[in-house]
Amino acid sequence: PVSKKAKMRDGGTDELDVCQQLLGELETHQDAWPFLKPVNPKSVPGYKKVVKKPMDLSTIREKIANKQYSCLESFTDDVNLVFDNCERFNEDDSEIGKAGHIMRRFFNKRRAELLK
Ligand SMILES: Cc1nnc(-c2cnn(C)c2N)n1CCCn1ccnc1
Repeated sequence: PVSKKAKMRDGGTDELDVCQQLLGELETHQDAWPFLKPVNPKSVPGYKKVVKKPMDLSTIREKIANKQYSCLESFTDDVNLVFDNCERFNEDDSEIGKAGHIMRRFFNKRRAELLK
């Protein structure tokens, strides 16, 4: 019988294809600049204490390359972690805070569109 993977790849859009597509769109978004690279805790007082699980788009890119996401859900958890960390550390009306809200709304919209 055709393996699940093989059937999945022929028929529906493979979940990991959706992750790659979404990550590409996040990385190239004009408001992605705060999230492209890990926050350097040495240069940002308080960050290490406040943000327990740092995450950024380059780390997510690496995790995809290392096949560390089993499904769209685990990928989504890390993307949400980026924006949850941002909300914890930044005022909503700050430049970085505003970028986080814009990027989260964009992600949720595109994810829904790609899953239709
Ligand atoms: C993401 C993220 N959340 N907070 C920060 C940050 C870094 N420094 N300060 C004072 C913050 N509130 N970041 C990283 C933003 C990275 N960045 C800043 C300018 N260009 C990139």
